[in-house]
Amino acid sequence: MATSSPLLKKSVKIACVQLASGADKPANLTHAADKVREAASNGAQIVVLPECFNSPYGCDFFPSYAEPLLPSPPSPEQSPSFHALAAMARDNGVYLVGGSIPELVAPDFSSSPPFKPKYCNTSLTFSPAGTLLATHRKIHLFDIDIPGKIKFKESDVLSAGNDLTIVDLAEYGKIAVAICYDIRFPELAMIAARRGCFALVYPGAFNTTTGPLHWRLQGQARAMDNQIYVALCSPARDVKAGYHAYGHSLVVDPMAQVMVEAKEDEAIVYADLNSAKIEEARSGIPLQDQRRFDVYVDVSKVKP
Ligand SMILES: NC(=O)CCC(=O)C(=O)O
Repeated sequence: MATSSPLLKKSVKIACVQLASGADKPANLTHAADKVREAASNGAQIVVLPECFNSPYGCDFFPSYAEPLLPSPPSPEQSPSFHALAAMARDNGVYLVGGSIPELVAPDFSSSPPFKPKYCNTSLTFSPAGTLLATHRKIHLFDIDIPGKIKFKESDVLSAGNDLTIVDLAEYGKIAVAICYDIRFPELAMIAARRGCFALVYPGAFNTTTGPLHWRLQGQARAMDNQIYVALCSPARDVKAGYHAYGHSLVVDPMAQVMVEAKEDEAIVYADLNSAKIEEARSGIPLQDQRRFDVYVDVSKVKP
């Protein structure tokens, strides 16, 4: 087997901040900043926040909490969350996967009127210098209907993103960022892994119906199939909110073992990621040398 450079160039500590957020956006931003500081002071070099960390999660809330993000940089008045996240990364010298926030997308003025505002569920990743490294717009919108349990239709309000997001964390290597329901589509994970990512990072907000069934399983499945790390970061559960997030933020290793998992309350979970674990998984079970692209398509080659 040809030797190749490691996917993870040096060991790194990741922290998932299972944040308790409420309706007050400035308070949510301040609280997130406190928790990112806490994670960094405990040695985390990559910090992850949950989906919709600056607002309650729900279709009724997306438009009123939305901020314009692109073309960047927006002004602090237009996009307080963008600037708060940049400062959290810079002040603590960490890579920050800034959960997600509702984004107000500028209308396409080249189309015909009326120009309707468009909203996306968008994740921003910042470097330790506070520079924006990547923007991921949730590709698969959360539209489900389980009678008597949960009905949710993000597509009533949100538009989907169209791009896979791979972020180069210079000294460590590459990660993929996707949001919550995106995890149910293994193609994304497969493509990212085959393009050299050492971890898949999903800010998410599963619910109390599908969470107990699928949250951990999805994390383990993506890790097992791709033999890399997976981190899932949820909001803390708030039983007074309209949407009850499952919680249980976790990190899974390349052999699909759960390294650490929160309960439902606010918490920060930490995991040390190293290259040896990826190599051990891949040399013991060498899937990468056994794929049969003469029988089926290599999805990582399909779209640039
Ligand atoms: N916010 C989401 O995308 C929720 C996804 C979810 O709960 C699921 O079951 O999938």
